[in-house]
Amino acid sequence: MSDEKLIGTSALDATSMQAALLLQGYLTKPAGSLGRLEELGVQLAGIYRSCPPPVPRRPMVVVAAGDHGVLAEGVSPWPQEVTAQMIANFLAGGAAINVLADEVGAQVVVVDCGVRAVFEATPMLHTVKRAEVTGNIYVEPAMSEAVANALIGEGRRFASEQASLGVDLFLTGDMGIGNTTPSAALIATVTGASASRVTGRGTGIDDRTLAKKTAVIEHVVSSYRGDRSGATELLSRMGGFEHAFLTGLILGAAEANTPVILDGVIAIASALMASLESEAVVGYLIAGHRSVEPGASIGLAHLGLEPLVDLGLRLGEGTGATLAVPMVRAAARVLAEMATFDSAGVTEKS
Ligand SMILES: O=C(O)c1ccc[n+]([C@@H]2O[C@H](COP(=O)([O-])O)[C@@H](O)[C@H]2O)c1
Ligand SMILES: Cc1cc2nc[nH]c2cc1C
Repeated sequence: MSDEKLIGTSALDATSMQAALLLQGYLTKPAGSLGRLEELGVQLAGIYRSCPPPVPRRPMVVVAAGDHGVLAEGVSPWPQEVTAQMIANFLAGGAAINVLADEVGAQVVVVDCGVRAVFEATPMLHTVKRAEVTGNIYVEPAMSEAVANALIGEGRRFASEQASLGVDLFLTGDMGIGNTTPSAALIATVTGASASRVTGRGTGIDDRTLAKKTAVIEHVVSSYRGDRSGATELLSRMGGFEHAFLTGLILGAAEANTPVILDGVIAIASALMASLESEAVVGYLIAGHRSVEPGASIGLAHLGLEPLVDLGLRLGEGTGATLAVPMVRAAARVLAEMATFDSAGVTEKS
């Protein structure tokens, strides 16, 4: 694991969850009629250790970016430099994530986890780079275990610092041309699903590229002889720098009793890594949306998570996670603001 001692993730607070469950029954609605919003409210009470839970007002999208050596195998039609160019676009405010984050009042931070470019320092950019590109996982490890651990540690520290500065909801975002390949490999290795089931079209690849990508993932997964239950070893063999950072971010957020809305397949692969380190972390996760990438659904099922939104998105950046923010806020507000049968003088069912 990472270079510091784990504080450890606590289980969700059972007392607050019990109180929220009871309260849902007193509010002026037939029991269960707000469906999954009710479950989400109970989960938030457990995470924030309070009933009603606070309404998250300071969400942050953490767009973790990295470059990928496996691009040399022809797994994506886009050139590596698009990762750096999109970072410049994020910093200039022109990407989809800037628009959608603004829509829900979320701050965007870009993290250079290992991109082949130099960026001018700005308050929106956080740099944790140890190398400019991962090894080509078809033929070599992605990174050393020391680098994987260092990036996990950076993610944990970042979440802890931001939570202490008032961030009350984290959203995972990512940018990295080629990163659906390591995501699929990680998901296949942990869940046992075949390469053909987890491999998808990423940014939108043709049938020939899909066949090549599937073969690369199949080779990476089948040649892995290491521990399938240790995040560091898995990340070092077949991960991306952004996966390592997001793994730490998720662990750090849970340690700070702060929920995390997951975006797509990159976030889900990272959440699987975090869950290997701490099973309790899963209680802090909210699946924002169902990405088109097939590995995303396989990873979510393995984690036991059901996404809130399903709009056919496959962009990444954190876009799908932002769409779930109004639902998370709504779930907390219901518990805080609805009248009870008693207070509103509404007769309960006989
Ligand atoms: O979030 C997802 O599920 C997702 C699905 C497909 C593509 N992406 C994004 O597209 C890039 C990776 O796609 P690819 O085809 O180059 O592996 C990377 O920048 C991701 O953010 C993201
Ligand atoms: C243009 C572009 C934008 C992206 N955003 C996340 N992944 C991306 C991949 C591409 C190619």
